[in-house]
Formats: sequence, structure tokens, C-alpha cells
Amino acid sequence: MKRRILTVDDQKLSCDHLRQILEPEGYEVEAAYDGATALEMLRDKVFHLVVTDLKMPDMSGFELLSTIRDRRVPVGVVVVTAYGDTSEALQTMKAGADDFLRKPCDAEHLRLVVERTLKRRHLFDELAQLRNQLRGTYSFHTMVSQSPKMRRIFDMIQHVGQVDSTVLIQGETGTGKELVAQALHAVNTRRKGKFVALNCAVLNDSLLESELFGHERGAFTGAEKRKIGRFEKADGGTLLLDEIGDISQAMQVKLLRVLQTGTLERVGGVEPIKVDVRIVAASHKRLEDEVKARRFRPDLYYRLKVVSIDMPPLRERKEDIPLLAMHFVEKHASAASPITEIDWAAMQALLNHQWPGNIRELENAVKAAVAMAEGSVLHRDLLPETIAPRVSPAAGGGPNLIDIDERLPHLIEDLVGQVEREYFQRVLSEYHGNVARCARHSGLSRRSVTQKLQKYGLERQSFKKPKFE
Ligand SMILES: Nc1ncnc2c1ncn2[C@@H]1O[C@H](COP(=O)(O)OP(=O)(O)OP(=O)(O)O)[C@@H](O)[C@H]1O
Repeated sequence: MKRRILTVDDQKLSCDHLRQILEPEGYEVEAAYDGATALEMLRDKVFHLVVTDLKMPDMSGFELLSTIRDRRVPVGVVVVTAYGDTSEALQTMKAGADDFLRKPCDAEHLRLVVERTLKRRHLFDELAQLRNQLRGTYSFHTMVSQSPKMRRIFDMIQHVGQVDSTVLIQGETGTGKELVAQALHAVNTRRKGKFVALNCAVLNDSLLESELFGHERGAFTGAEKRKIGRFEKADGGTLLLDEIGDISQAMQVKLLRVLQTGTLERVGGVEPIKVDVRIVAASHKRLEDEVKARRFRPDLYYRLKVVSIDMPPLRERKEDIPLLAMHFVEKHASAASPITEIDWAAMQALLNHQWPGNIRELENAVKAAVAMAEGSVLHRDLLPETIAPRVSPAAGGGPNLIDIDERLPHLIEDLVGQVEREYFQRVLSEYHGNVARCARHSGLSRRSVTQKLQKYGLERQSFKKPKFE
């Protein structure tokens, strides 16, 4: 299908000039000589891109852009600004322009900007469509991820969830260790019992001991009532011991004893109490190193790491950033902050950041941006400066002030490919390889489904229901 471009300028000559450059490139080009006509044309016909002048007598290009975005017309917009007016260019980007061009338009630059904008729009639209189709495909309990490393962890949780082995989850802060622990609880029959968590790093030994094991009335000054500890509260369920690498040697001994015997004594108590608790331990420190440095007991370490899960940091699974960012937009958007999209420049800043605070840092950044946003789009300058350093207009000068990361289209293309492959795999298996039913389900023609299966090397035969005589 030919890509259709609408040029908007009160100067007929300028529209003709754009047409002369763009038509030989294979685009279908139409012109409107004022904003109101442009809006009418956009209502009546599908356009993929609008290239509008900024200065026009009745409705300015700026107003046209804002109306297009307010009405959520799914079209790319490139604004043509006066030469050298940097602040104007920045303003238009803030208002949701995909890109801008300076007058007089250089043919080569125009071709490049148009091609790039159309490509990005196309990928973004595809991504948005897939997101709707696939809500669910990349979720696992309260987590979302499409990175192969995380998908393996999800499989593992499903697998070890059925047994009661102790699990050690290691990984940097904010990588989702607690969510993994909750998922381990949720897939186990113990989900009928409680999931109890305790951060061991914030308490001194005596407080930690009474928090874990409870205490009897009068066990120490201030112990006015009997207290039930976390172990007892988690009886029949799961106990997450977070930041286990930070507990003292003395506490390690006490904990080991409870793990070995399955019984504990409350502080100040004499009666052994039997508990049936599945232990999940988490640590941002690598316990193996702590053992080598003789700060952590090897016997406790081996007892904890019957199953070991290593959480990859976010910088090693950048393909998850668009998915997670959109997940957090959806999670935190509200009637007062009705964000539905993340613009290109903001997404690029998210992809370029190194995320020392991992997913928690990403969630906080998106949450704050959603709360501050006024329109439906999360723009780059809503993100913290540490993630999206401000571009000073004075420092500009090149054709584009915002440096577009050229890897991004590939990254998104890969993502779309992966998402799509998994989608078709799932639908094929649901309909046992029946292409007609897959086509009906996905709203595509049989031919398109067959092409997709070929593209992703999916053999419909292998999804057929086995026949038994
Ligand atoms: N895969 C994921 N999908 C959605 N949200 C996630 C995912 N992973 C983590 N989060 C969110 O990121 C935040 C941090 O996750 P979590 O508390 O589980 O990390 P953690 O590794 O236990 O952190 P810490 O080491 O600081 O205790 C939470 O708000 C959580 O909801």
C-alpha cells in the first residue's frame, strides 16, 4: 500500500515543492492550503504523515498539531519551522511532533526525515496493536517480560513451584526478587497459606530474632505481650527472608537450626514449636562471595540454595524496557493522568539509560512522569534529568536537536517479530494448526496467516491434535 502524505501550507508553491520531491519516492502526496481543510481531509481519508508549515494565517501549524494530537488522529506529524528558530522547533516536539524540518527544505533531508518518521510510526502502530492482541502473553503473575532470560525464570518458577525446596533469589536491587518470591508462593499448593516477607537488613539482632521467632510476655524489658513471629505467621505458607546476606553470624546459626529441625522457640520461651514453612531467601549481595569472605556460613548457604535463581539486571535485558514502560504507564495512568503513549524521544532516553536501580527506578520514573503529564503522551522532558538530560537550545545546531538512536527501530522490529511469533505459536496451538480458525481468531486473512507462519518457520502440522485409533 502506498504511504499517503498530506502537506499543509498556505503557500501553494511550497506544497508543490514538497510534492515534487516526495512523489518520485513512491509516496502519494496531497495538499491542503489551510489547517481547517487539512483536518477535514484527515477525517475523510487515511494519511500516514502530515508535513505542515508552522506559520499560516488562520490556524497555525502548532494549533493543527495540537488538534491532531487531541483528537488522537493516528498520523505522524513533521513541522516545518523558520530557519534558525530553535525554541520553536523544541516547542513543536513537546507538543507531539514526530520531527521538524527547517526552511528552506533541503530535498535530501526531507526524504530522510519523512522515511524515518513513517518507519517509526509504522513500528509504533504495530507495537500498539500487538500490545492489545497480546495482553497476557508476556505476563507471568504480576510480572511482565519478554526477555529470554526472564522467560526461563518464569518456566523455572512454574516448575519448582510445585515442590517445597528452598529457593535463593539473587540479583541487584529492584530487579523483581520479591515478585519472583510471590509468584513461587502463588504457584504452590501453599498459596492457601500466607506469604510473609521480612527485610532482614533493617533490624538489629535482637529485633530480628523476635520478629522471626516471636517472643513470650516478659521475655525482655518492654515485652508486655506475647508476640507471634513471622515463621509462625507463615505456617503452611511461604516466608521470604529478604537481604539474607546481611544477617549476623549469630543469627545465621539460629536460622540454620530452625531450617534443620523445622522447630523454633520464641524468645523467652521453652516450648519447641513446629512450623511448616517454605523458605525463599533473597539477596542483592552474592552469597558465594560472602561465603568466600567468611561472612556467611557455607552450611546455611547450601541449605538455602537448593534452587537458585539469578535475576538479570535491566541493562542486560533492554528489550524489556518498552514493554515494562508501557506496563507502568497502564498501571499508573488514571482519569486525571490519561497517558496512553510514550513518545519516541522519551523511549530513546529510557533505552539509553543504564538503570542502576533497575525496574524499581524505571517504575518510579514512569510513575512520576504520568503524574505530571498534561496530555495523553509521555514526553521526554517529563522524565528525570538523570535519565533524559535536558538539551539546551544553545547547544543545538545540527538538523535534529534530539539525537535519534539508530538502533531503536531494529530493537522494536525485533520485539515486534518476537511478540508476533509467539502470538501465532499460541493461536496455532489453541486451534491445533487449523489456519482458517487461526485467521478468524486473529482477524487476518488465511493468506496473511500462512505468510506469517512461513515467515516465522512455524509448521502447522506440528500443532495438529494427535489421532488415536
Ligand atoms: N518483571 C516485572 N514486571 C513488572 N513489574 C516489576 C517486574 N519486576 C519488578 N517489578 C516492579 O519493580 C519494583 C521492584 O521489584 P521488587 O521489589 O520485587 O525488587 P527486589 O529485587 O525485591 O528489590 P530489593 O532488592 O530492593 O528488595 C516493584 O515495584 C515491582 O512491582
